[in-house]
Amino acid sequence: MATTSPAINLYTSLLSESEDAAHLAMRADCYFKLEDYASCLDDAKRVIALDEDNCITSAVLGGQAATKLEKYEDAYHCYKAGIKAQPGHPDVVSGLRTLKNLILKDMDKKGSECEEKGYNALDFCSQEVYPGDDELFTNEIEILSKMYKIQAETLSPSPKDPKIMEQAANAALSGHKCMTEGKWSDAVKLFSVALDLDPSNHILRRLRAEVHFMRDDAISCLRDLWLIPKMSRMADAWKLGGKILWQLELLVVAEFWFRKATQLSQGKDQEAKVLFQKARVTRLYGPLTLDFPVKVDFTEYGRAIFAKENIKAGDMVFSDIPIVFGEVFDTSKKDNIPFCEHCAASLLTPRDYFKSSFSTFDPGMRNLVEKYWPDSKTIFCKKCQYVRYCSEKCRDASWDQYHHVICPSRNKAAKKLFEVCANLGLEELEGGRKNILWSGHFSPLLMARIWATIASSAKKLMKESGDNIPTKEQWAKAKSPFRKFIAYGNIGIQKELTFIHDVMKGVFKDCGDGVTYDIDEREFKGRYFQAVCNLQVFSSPITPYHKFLEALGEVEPTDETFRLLKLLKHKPPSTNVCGMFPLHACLNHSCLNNVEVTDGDVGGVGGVHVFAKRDIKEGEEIFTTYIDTSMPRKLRRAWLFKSFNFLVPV
Ligand SMILES: C[S@@+](CC[C@H](N)C(=O)[O-])C[C@H]1O[C@@H](n2cnc3c(N)ncnc32)[C@H](O)[C@@H]1O
Repeated sequence: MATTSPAINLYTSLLSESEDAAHLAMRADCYFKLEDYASCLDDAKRVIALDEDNCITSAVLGGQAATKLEKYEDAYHCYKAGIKAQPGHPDVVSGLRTLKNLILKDMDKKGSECEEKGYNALDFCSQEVYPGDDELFTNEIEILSKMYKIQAETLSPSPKDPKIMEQAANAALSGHKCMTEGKWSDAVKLFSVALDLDPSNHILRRLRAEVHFMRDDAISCLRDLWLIPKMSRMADAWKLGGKILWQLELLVVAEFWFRKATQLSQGKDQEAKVLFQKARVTRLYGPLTLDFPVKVDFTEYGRAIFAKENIKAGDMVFSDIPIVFGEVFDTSKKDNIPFCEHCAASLLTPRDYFKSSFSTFDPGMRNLVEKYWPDSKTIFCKKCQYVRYCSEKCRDASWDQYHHVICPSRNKAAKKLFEVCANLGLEELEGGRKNILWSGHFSPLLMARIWATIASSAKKLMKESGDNIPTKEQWAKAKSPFRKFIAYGNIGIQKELTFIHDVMKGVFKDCGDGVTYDIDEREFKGRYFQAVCNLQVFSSPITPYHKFLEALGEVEPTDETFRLLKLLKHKPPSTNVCGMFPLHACLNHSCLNNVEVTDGDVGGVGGVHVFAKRDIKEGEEIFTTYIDTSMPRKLRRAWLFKSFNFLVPV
């Protein structure tokens, strides 16, 4: 084995002079023989990116190395590149077969455990009170009182006189008879007579509420339910009241009633639990979908998006911007295009676009570029001089909202985190070998940014209220923007994640101002699975290239502009970013998806546009696809299980 080390050293030194696909391929081969599969895969991916027509050997090696590492998605992509380079190559075919069997075996093992348990979206959605709900609750109670005259009243006690009691009982009996015969109007009259005589009779009041409901008189029904003292209100009364409050769009009070129904039924009333979540998504997502032909609802698969009206093929269904984003880790891309860490704008430079040909430009062309290429002078964080932005505005906003918590100039432990991220999760060892410190497809900085945002807003709330440490309520309020994202995962945290977990623990021990954020295992896993389940790749569609092209269009044409225009024909390389989008994250998966997601400019910042692929009818669920739908069905199913932890019907 040791004989291959000098070879690795030789290729490493050659590669330090120039990135050459043949040298990379040979080094990948050496790594494979040394059983250093991480380094082998890294080199193989770079060969594929550099020379996709002649990458067959590396594609096979990369596929085999990734399979050994159980990085099935990487293995699939390597083999797919192999198929493109040389269709039907026997090693690729056999590699794919092995991969398929492994994934299916994995799913059979883990899936059988999971299927027994079943997927129940309700298990992932709590009924916790949201911070700030007290105030909303009081407002809604006021609306009920002012608009609908619904309020608690002190009712006179039951009459002592047996004659009056008898009259009330007779009226109630007749009322009940009418009720069973469906004579609603007579039933109301008779129950009203009985209640006038015996106002504190809760059973009668419950019956009259039912009849009001049957007569579509929701307000009178709710008024009666309201008058039943809380201690005497049964689970079904709470549920019925909740339904009416939901119709009246008094959603915080509706949630309260559904919560009570759930508690009193000891969690057995599934309908009450689902209704609670429906009320919650209506209030959380209603404001986000006001301008779009869709709404968010709650189904057996959790949140889901439905068409509010008919949508035509090609129409935009909705757009969205990320609440947090980070870099996609793709080690095959040598030159990642820099982006603003705060708004994700592309910071593409003329050198990134024109590559080496830029140095051959004559002075006339160079002048044009210098004059009209937007001033994308990267602005760095004043303190760490490391994190980059497109403007001072973005830099200051980032500092205020999260960066001050993780800036390596203040937070020494964060240095390691930035270092690992700069190397896309790999640690360079002697002789160019690589050690995997993080195997996620996204930068762990994305998770750090979530925690930093939470810590920063908890600190703000703490300072506003003059406390020394944030209260439980303040932490809850600070975390609430991230509650919109499901965190579903039943696969154990792999070994590679423990390293980053330890780094994060160190980073958030000191959030500044004496505040500590304990990144315990639950918190770490929760955010990790939130990212895994919800991330969407996107890139800002308006780049410096587009602005340059536009500016050039305004200039008086000269020889130089024409020559330059010829060089501007190819699309600019995109940034490598993924984000968590509150509305987009509610899209469920179907292999027969009816929408397509594209990069989009949303109000001047990078986001996503979701377009209808075909006509969609009012009431239909909107589905995207999470996977490559060209894969065979059984494999798609296994893939979804492996990557997203859910099983779709066979
Ligand atoms: C981006 S979220 C989609 C919205 C999600 N239903 C929610 O409540 O937040 C992805 C998660 O939704 C669930 N999901 C999506 N499509 C599904 C499907 N076809 N069958 C079962 N679960 C699905 C899985 O739990 C997956 O991890």
